[in-house]
Amino acid sequence: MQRSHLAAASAVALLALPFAPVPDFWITQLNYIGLFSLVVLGLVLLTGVGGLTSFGQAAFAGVGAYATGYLTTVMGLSPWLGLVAGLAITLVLALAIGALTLRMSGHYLPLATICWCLALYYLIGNLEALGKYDGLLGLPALTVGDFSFQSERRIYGLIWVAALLAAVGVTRLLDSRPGRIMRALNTNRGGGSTMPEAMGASTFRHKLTMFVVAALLACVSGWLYAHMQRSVNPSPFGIKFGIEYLFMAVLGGIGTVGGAFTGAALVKLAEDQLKVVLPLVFGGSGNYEIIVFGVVLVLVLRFAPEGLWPLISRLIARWLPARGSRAVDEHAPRLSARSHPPRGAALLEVRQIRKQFGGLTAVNDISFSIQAGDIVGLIGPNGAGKSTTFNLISGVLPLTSGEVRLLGQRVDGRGSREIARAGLSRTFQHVKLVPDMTVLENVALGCYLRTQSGTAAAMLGLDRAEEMQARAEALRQLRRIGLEAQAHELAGNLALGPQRLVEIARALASDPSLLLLDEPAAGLRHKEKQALAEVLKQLKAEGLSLLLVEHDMDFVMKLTDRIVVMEFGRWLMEGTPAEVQASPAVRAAYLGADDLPDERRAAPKPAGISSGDRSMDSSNEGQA
Ligand SMILES: Nc1ncnc2c1ncn2[C@@H]1O[C@H](COP(=O)(O)OP(=O)(O)OP(=O)(O)O)[C@@H](O)[C@H]1O
Repeated sequence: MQRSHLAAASAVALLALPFAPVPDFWITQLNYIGLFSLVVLGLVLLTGVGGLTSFGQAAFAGVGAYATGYLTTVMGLSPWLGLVAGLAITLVLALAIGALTLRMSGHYLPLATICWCLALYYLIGNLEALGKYDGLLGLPALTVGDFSFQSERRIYGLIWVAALLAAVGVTRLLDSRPGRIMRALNTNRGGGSTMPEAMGASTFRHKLTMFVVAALLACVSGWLYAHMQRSVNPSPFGIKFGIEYLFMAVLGGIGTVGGAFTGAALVKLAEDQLKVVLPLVFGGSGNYEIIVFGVVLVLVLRFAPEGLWPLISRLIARWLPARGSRAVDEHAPRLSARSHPPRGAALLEVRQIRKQFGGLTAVNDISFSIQAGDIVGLIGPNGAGKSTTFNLISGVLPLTSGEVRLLGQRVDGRGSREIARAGLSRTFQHVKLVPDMTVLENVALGCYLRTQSGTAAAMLGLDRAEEMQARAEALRQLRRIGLEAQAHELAGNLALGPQRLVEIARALASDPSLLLLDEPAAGLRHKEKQALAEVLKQLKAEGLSLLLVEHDMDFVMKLTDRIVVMEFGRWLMEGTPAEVQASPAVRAAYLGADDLPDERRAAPKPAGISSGDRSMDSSNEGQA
């Protein structure tokens, strides 16, 4: 038996429960747990995966409940129309609120979610048409044909089908094209927007999608709640519940689907017990359970910050094997490839590019070009402006002036997403892999622009054929760089050398016309550098065009056809490795020289560069 079988058996047992002679109280409790889980699943996606903290999910549940409440009691319409209306209003609201708040960072977003949760609560509590704080009474039971879900045992099936379908949908989403981007966004786990944008994905769009999906799940929960209670009032949709949902997610395991159910169950069951026990202990009535929850939350954050589900999951893993890594069908049809320019054709033209940071000119009218099939190195001492030039070409920074053309097309002024679309792919000086994704999944991220499936297709499982193609492509690229054997390992478990190779495979998966490598040898040990050099030599032999920013001279000298040297933001020279090596100006730039002008001699020698480690003399190979 595997874990997936256990999950399926648990789901069947759960759905069969109302047919067993269990007490009604159990059913009531499980109904609430199912309803809470629906909301918390949204938080798993939004907060756990995407790193976007929201205290406002209860308000979206309120929209679902009040939309159906108003349409069914005041207008006499069907509850199913109430669901459609609720989803439509939630969609519009989530798009509007998300567009306004999701560009905020740090503590501003959680504060904004508190604000709109409070605003919505007081709005529904003050509207005459919605019954003010008394709410609306007499909602009809849900019906399908002649079958009515009027009893708690009956609506139980509906609630749990919705919760389990949502769990399947979110699980599928996380294992898909948009899901990989969403998992790469979480700044709390070292992610961010730079890498996904460089892969061609709109990070804002993915954040908005997570926000909308989470809001729609909360809306469905509110709709079911309203027809279970047959009445609605504002109290379950206020900020207290917004905080409680977040508490459930954190307690259960905020980044995991299992955590949503664990957290919802624990909080609901504990709350009921504490409501009975605590007044006996403290005497008199009161909301003492809130105090206990506060203490428990602090303890969980201190001693099990990932929540309880990962602990439970590890226990289960002891006696049940984990799900095997999904097989990769290598015979899946290949993803579409772009047509690359013939060897020698103009590929990249950099004309007089300049970047000023206030009074500092970091890049001062630099020009150079790359033809298809060229391997060009960009070198210079620390602070010469190499990384800034790299960022100007790849669209991470806007130019102050100048022009960049890729395949004849002007790309300056465009963001890195559009430049990636035009055929440029890159790696990062500080490796940007998603550590809790497998090596294969990380490389599949690079296929983003070559695939199309969106969120709905992923949640419905309609993207599987394309996923197979993306995975097969990722495996091919891993084989190309010699890391096929590590395909199913977690990327975070690899050493720096293989991680840099995985970044190259990810960039190759986008089928680029030009590959930009940002200090690929930085921090690598001798053997890792050799392995990297072998891979780059092979790519060079395959005719790939490369621009390499690198400190390690030996590495650059042996790989490149031409080298552009920068110093103090200016173009110093361009030539073959031999010409650069022989140039006194370059030697002076790196090592200092007796005949340097006074102001240059006065400048501190760039850190880490000495004749012993970053020498221009290639006989020092392996010392760097
Ligand atoms: N965002 C920024 N704001 C202000 N100054 C910056 C910024 N980025 C870079 N600089 C400055 O621009 C100059 C060039 O920096 P850059 O990082 O491009 O050099 P580099 O050649 O890549 O150096 P290194 O080899 O140390 O990475 C430096 O003086 C740096 O301090």
